[in-house]
Formats: sequence, C-alpha cells, structure tokens
Amino acid sequence: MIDVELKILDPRLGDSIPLPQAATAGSAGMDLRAALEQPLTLSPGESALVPSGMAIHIGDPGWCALIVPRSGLGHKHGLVMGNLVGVIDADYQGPLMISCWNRGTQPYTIGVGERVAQLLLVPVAEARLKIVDEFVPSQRGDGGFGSTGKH
Ligand SMILES: O=c1ccn([C@H]2C[C@H](O)[C@@H](COP(=O)(O)OP(=O)(O)OP(=O)(O)O)O2)c(=O)[nH]1
Repeated sequence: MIDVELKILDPRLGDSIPLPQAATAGSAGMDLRAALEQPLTLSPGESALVPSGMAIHIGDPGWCALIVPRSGLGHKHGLVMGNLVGVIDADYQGPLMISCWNRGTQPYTIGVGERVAQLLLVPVAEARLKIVDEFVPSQRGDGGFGSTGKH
C-alpha cells in the first residue's frame, strides 16, 4: 500500500463525478472517469485526449501508474487507449490525461463522468545495465518468437 497525492482539478470530481475507485475489494485497478464538459463521440479509428479532472503525484520512484482499458469497453465497444498503455511517472504532477481510441467499427459516445479506463499502481524495479561480451547460458538461449513450438 502506498499513499498517492491527488489534486482535484475539476470541481465536479468527488461531487457529480466520483473519485477513482476500485469496483470491488479485489479489483487491481481504480476506474478513471471522463471529466468532459459534454458527451464526446469518437468515430471508428478516432482518438482524443480525455481529461480525468485530476492530477496525481506518486513521488516514490519505486512505483508508477499505468492507464489501461476496461476490458468490457475494449472488447465490446473497441474503446481502448490510444497509447495502448499510459505510463504515469512517479515524478509527474501534471493533469492526468486519458488517451481514448475507438478501435472499433461503430461510433462510440463517451458520456460525461463515464468510466473509460483504469489506473493501476505497479512497482518499478531500478535496473543497472551491465555490459557483457557473452551471456551466462540459459534454457531458452536466443530462441525467439515461436521457438518453443506450436502447442
Ligand atoms: O496516458 C497517459 C500517459 C502519460 N501521461 C502523462 C504522465 C507521464 O508521466 C507523462 C509523460 O508520459 P510519457 O513519458 O509516456 O510520454 P513521452 O511521450 O515519452 O514524453 P516525455 O518526453 O514527457 O517523457 O504524461 C498521462 O497523463 N496519460
């Protein structure tokens, strides 16, 4: 559990538009809502930056946040993230924006306050890159795509 600072940028947040919330006690993500002034229709293939109405500051560089699609919206309606996955750096303090992309075949209208994505806090490991001439042999070695067979 970590504390994440949250700044409300849109006064409707926490009032007519609920704050991000995990849908159930076991939910990995907190749903993010579209702090739009009016409904926004995305044509097939169209994307738009949708404000979340807030900023967060994670602070601890051992963590970051990811903005990822809600499965139902993505699968049934094609509404996913234009950047596929949004990475929120621990030191970012600006407005949290949600890149919404209608990858489907029908127009999709995002309602004001609709839950359009989810935010996950994930641990980040700091890596030291060590230059080597040869790797210590491993079971996979340099076998790439499909190298373990079909089944
Ligand atoms: O879906 C997203 C993705 C990113 N951000 C914010 C937080 C993140 O810390 C910052 C920069 O994102 P990123 O590093 O992915 O962007 P970049 O295009 O690589 O630009 P930069 O040069 O700012 O790193 O933008 C969002 O608000 N929503």
